Formats: sequence, C-alpha cells, structure tokens
Amino acid sequence: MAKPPYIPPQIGWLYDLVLWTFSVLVDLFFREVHPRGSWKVPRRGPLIIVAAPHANQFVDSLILMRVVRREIGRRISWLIAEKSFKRKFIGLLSRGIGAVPVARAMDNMKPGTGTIYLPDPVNQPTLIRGVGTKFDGPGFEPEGTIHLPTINGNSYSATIAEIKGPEELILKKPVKEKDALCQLTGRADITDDGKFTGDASTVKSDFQGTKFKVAPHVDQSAVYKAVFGRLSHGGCIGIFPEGGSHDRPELLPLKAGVAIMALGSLAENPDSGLKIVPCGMNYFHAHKFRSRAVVEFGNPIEVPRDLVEKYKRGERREAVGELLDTIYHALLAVTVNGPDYETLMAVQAARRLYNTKGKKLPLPMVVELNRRLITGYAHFKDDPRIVKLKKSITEYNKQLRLLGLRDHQVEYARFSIIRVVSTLIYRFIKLTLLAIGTLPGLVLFAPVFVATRYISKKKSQEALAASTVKLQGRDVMATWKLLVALAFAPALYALYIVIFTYWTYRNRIQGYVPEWVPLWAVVLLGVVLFPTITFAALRIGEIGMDIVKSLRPLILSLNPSSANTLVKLRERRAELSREVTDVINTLGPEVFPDFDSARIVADPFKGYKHGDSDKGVEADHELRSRPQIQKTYTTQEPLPRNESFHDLANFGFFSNRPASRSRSRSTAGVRLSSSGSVQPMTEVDDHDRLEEVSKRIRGAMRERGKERRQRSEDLGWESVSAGSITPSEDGEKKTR
Ligand SMILES: CCCCCCCCCCCCCCCC(=O)SCCNC(=O)CCNC(=O)[C@H](O)C(C)(C)COP(=O)(O)OP(=O)(O)OC[C@H]1O[C@@H](n2cnc3c(N)ncnc32)[C@H](O)[C@@H]1OP(=O)(O)O
Ligand SMILES: O=P(O)(O)OC[C@H](O)CO
Repeated sequence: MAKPPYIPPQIGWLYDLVLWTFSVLVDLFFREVHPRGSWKVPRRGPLIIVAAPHANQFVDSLILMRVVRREIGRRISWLIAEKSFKRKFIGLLSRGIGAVPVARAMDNMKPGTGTIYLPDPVNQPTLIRGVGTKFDGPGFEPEGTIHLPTINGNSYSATIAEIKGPEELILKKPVKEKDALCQLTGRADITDDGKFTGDASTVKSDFQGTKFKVAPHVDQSAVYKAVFGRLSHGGCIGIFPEGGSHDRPELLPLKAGVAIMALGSLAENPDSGLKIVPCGMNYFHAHKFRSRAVVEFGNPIEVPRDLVEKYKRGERREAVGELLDTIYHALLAVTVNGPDYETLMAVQAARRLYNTKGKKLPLPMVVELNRRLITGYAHFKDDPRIVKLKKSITEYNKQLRLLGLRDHQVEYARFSIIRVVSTLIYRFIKLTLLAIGTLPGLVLFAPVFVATRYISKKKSQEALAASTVKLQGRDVMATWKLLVALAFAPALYALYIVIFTYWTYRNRIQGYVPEWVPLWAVVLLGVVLFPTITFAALRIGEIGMDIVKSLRPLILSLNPSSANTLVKLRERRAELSREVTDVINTLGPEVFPDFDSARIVADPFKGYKHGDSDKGVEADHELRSRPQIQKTYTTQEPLPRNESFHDLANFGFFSNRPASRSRSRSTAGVRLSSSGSVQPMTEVDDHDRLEEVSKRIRGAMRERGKERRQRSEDLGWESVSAGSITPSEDGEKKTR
C-alpha cells in the first residue's frame, strides 16, 4: 500500500502570500464575484465550510479563500484530492496553504478482468457473480469499491462487504438504482425506482455481464485525525462534499466525509461550538473569461446533541445519514439546481419573461429568482400548464438560438427603421473607436488567448475521459485558462520587453527614443506599459464586445424578411410573458406562502411599476409598509452586513424562507448605524426604526442610481428607461 502523503500544517503568512499572489487572477478572470450572506459565517470557533456545486476545479477554492479572508478574516484548510496534491504546481500551492490531502477511490480505479452480473436482483440484491474474474486476486478487498461504466451520465459505485471466491462477492448495500440494475442484469424492464416489471429472478438470457473497475479500500484515519486536530484548535475546514469537480446542472450526491468530520469532532469535544456553513458557488458560465459569480453563504448548521450521542453509541450510519441530509438541504437553499440543462435554460428564460419591465436585478436576486422558479418547477413539473409552458419556452429558446439572438434583443423589433439605422451608425462609430483603443493590447495578448483556449480545451477532454461524473469537462477549463496564462503571459511579456529594449539599443526605435533615455528606463517603461495596455484593452474590449453582440439583431431588422420574423418573435415573446406571469401568479403562492409580500419583481400586468431602480425601491417600500407585508419584512433575515447598497433591495421581500421559528427575535430586523453599517435590530416591531431604515435605503439607492447612471454614461452606455446595463440571463451586461 502506498504511503499516505505528509499533511502540511497551515502557516498564516504563507497562506496569505499564496492567496495574495493568486487573488489577482480572480479579478482578471471574473467581471464580478459577489459574496452574499458572509455575515452569517462565524468569525471564531471550529467551522466547516461545505461548498457546492464544485463547478470550477481549483478556481472555486481560490474564490472562496478570498471571500472568506476578506469578509470574515479566516483562513480555510481545504480537503484536497491526493491526486491533485501530488501535482507539481498545485501540490506546491496546496502545501503552501496547508491543505489536507485525501485519497479518492475514483482516482485509484483499475479495470477488473472479466465481467460481473447480479444473478438474483430481487432475492439476493447484494450478490455479485463474476465471469472470468479474480475477486480473490490483488486489488480486491472488503471495503474496496466496485465501479460500473457510466451510462446516461450516471455512474454507480458500490462497496464490497465480503469476498466469497474468485467469482463471487457480496456488496455492502443492495443494488437499487435503475441504471445499475440494467447494467448488471442486461434487462430493460426496470422502472425509475428500480422495480422489475417482468420476472426478476433471472438476468437476460444471453447476458454476458458488464465490464467494471475496482479500487482498494482507502484508510482515511490520518485525514480525520488531521481534521479533528484543526477543528479542536478552532480552525476552519473547507470541503467540497460532492467529492470532485463536475459540470452538471444539479448537485452530486454528497460524500459522507463532512458529516463524519463534524460528528467525530463533536464526539471528542461536545462543547466546541462547531458549526457547518453551507456555501453555494453560483456561476454564470463558470468556464468563461469575464463571467460572474455569486458566492452565497447559508445559515450555520449546529449539529444536534442527540445526533452526536447517536454517533457515539455506534449508530454511525444513521447519524451520518441524517446530518448529510440536513447539509444537502442547506446546500439546496444556496445553490441553483436544475434537473437538466434544458430545464435550467427554460427556467432562466421564464425569469426574464417574468421581469418584463426590465428592472435591473442585482446578481444575487437573479440567483434567488432562478432558485425560486426551479423550486416551483420541481413542485409542479407534471402540471399540464407547466408542461405546456416549458415546451413553449423551449421552442422560443430554440428560435432565439437559430436566429443568433438573445432574449433582450427581441425588443429591437420595436425600433423604427430610422432608429435602427441611426443606432447602427452610432454603434459602429463607437465600436471603431473602441477597437482602436483595444487593438494594441489585443495583439499583445492574442498568443495567450490562443494558448489558453487550445490547452484548456485539450485538458477538459482529458479530464472528461478520466472522469465518471463530468459531462463535458468544463469544470477544469477556467483553471487551465488561468494556469496557462499564469505561465505564458509573463514569459511573453518578458519577450516583448526584451524586443523593445533591443530595438531601442539598435536604432532608438527608428530614432523615436531620444539618446538621453537610458536602456534601464526603457526596460522599466516596458514593464509598466505592456501590462497597462493589455489591461486597458481588456476593460475597453468588454464594452466593445457587448456592442458587437448588439449588432446582429439591428442588422437583421434591416432585412424585411428577418424583420418580419423579429416582429413575430416579439409578439410571441409578449404572449409567452403573459402566460409565464399568469402561471407564476397562480401557482407561486402555493409553493411560497410569502409570495405576494416577498415579490422580487413587480408584476408587469398588475400595476406595480418598477420604472427605474429608485421607483423600484419606493414601490418595494410601499409593499413593505403594508401591515401584512411589514410582518414578513420584520421577520425575514437581517440585512447582511457585507452586502453593498444595491443589494439592499433584496432583503425582507427577497428572502425565500418563511420566518424561522427557531431564530431569535433579536436578529429578525436590521438597523443602519450612523456610519451606514447595518446591524441587527433588537425590536422587530419597531415601526419608527423600520421607517428610518427605509428612508435611508431610498436615499442610498437614489444616490447609487445617480452614480450608476453617471458611470454608465461615462462608459458610453446608452441610457434606456430601466437602466441600460442589466444582467442578462447569463449575468453578462447587455446593450439594448
Ligand atoms: C488557477 C488556479 C489557482 C489555484 C490556487 C489555489 C491552489 C490551492 C488548491 C487548493 C485546492 C483545494 C480544493 C480542492 C478540492 C478537491 O480536491 S475536491 C476532492 C477532494 N475532496 C473530497 O473528496 C471531499 C469530499 N469527500 C469526502 O468527504 C469523502 O467522504 C472522504 C472524506 C474523502 C472519504 O471518502 P471515502 O474513503 O471514499 O469514504 P466514503 O465512501 O465517503 O465513506 C466514508 C464512510 O461513510 C459511510 N457512508 C457513505 N455514505 C453514507 C451515507 N449516505 N450515510 C451514512 N454513511 C455513509 C461509508 O460507509 C463509510 O463508512 P466506513 O466504511 O468508513 O465505516
Ligand atoms: O479531479 P477533479 O476534477 O475532481 O478535481 C479534484 C481537484 O482536487 C479539485 O476539486
């Protein structure tokens, strides 16, 4: 058995050095990383942060390290796959931040000889038979793992309980999953919940069994010991409980480690005050350069004492299972999980269609609205109205895709020909000017772009081939883009500086550089100039790209036949919008008791108007000042201390959870201090204070609105009634 790797201690300054060095990557790669709810994370005491979905291999941990260090002042001890820990560069960084390596069965899988099948799935669902297998040979042992090939995107693993002979073994748990049963019996007459519709006492007559992989048992005791040690010193453990990165639209089943760590630690030290904080990593195109993310923290979970007692009594499976279930549900509350990609897209579209007045939604609100819609969808997915609506939305999405349009661009169909032509001319001029500004930086950086694209694609294919859970391998792309840029860009820019200096040395850049300028100053100039040009190009290019994306629908509107298609599409959109709003208003209150009071977006067909953000806040305030609504407002979560003013609109009516009984009244409201910081209120029914808070919010929002409009104008965004810069479904800014 291979020796487990050394578990490095966490050294504060080294951790900060690594984080500080790599933080710049987060700023460059993402347009925005928005923390939400970090005020909920305890600043002291033993803590486990459970983060999911793990959609961005090493970038996830970097983002979270940064958010947690900045907002809460804590450092995280990550659980990292031993395979990654053994990699040169990542291993070096992991040691630097004191990560704890864990061996994963999935990284040690080897193909087994022969094939396996389940001879009697109903009466002996744990008995596995082999054909030409050597279960008594190397690699097979009790507690080892048997893994079946991935089918329909699903993978199945089972733990071995006992080896009976070269061709017979017993699993710990009965096989119940449909896909696994199909593979192990060759039968297709199996329902989704694993029941055979025909005679289940036999496998298919000519069935040869399925291929499989096997991995030996991993002894994790050193890992648990290290984790307990850090927790007992009040440390913070970070874990991606899905057990690996993936690019699926839904959470993977959680691994038991997080529950074992919490229960084991509390069994040793019941009064340590250990908390588990769920953290949702919500990306808008995780793998794309300049995309956005919302890192959302949920309420801390305290492990009930009776669960710890249960664990201590030896009822470990039950205790672990119960806690895992709680953690899973806590994660669902901070993440957006769709059953599949198509549903996710349909839900995103429904959100846009519901927000027809174009109110600018802050990013966390977009995430919240998506989450609510998915919850609603899961509840009513078999309702004929929802089935019909989903079909219509999917068709509408398809039509958009065929035309190469975004949903918000359908509005162009309203423009008169004069407006289309003048907008086009204006944007072309603007684009030309921006292109001139971007070009030098773009040319300088182009080799890095090409290399990152090529290598990240290649790496994602490799990761996909080695994985049983990845769909396209997109979860490794951002990591590789960053790693390649990290290695390549400095080398390339050093080369530029050498050329620049040599050119000066040879002929003073065709005589443009005066003789009195020393060569060292030229080197220094290069060091500052080239990265600055590139960075400027990046920022200007971002605006330019938004304009480029806006051109297609304008050009389409010039062609009479496409213009007609656009007009029809716009009518279709309006119709769909009405249908979506209708269905949401009818079914919403059934799932969300606070539906009306917690209205995130004013109903466009019901007279609440959110013309601009200021009005929006006033309307929201009006809603809140009604008695029934005030109740919701005062009993919702307190206003997060760490959220910026444009997110103030998201409290009270933004919360998706009904008032918690267990939450103390003292934290049920918020108070704005004179310095503008937000603190929990002690008296929830204090109307005056609420009024004061509302006034301040309105004032702050007005100021921010002005500021934002000014900034938009400075950046050259055109002003559209509801704010020209609005996050689209993918969180990208869009030009209307
Ligand atoms: C540009 C880039 C810049 C980068 C700059 C930053 C660079 C710096 C990098 C830092 C990077 C950090 C971030 C890395 C992120 C990862 O590397 S993610 C991958 C590694 N992490 C993980 O896997 C964590 C999640 N996994 C777990 O928690 C796993 O449980 C463990 C702890 C690894 C153990 O796994 P395992 O040995 O396979 O055991 P497992 O099957 O989970 O079962 C454990 C026990 O629970 C029981 N059990 C299982 N399921 C259940 C259940 N549902 N109910 C009850 N009991 C259960 C089992 O029966 C078993 O019982 P025993 O047989 O032991 O009695
Ligand atoms: O092999 P992956 O893609 O699950 O990545 C594991 C890494 O340690 C980061 O999660």
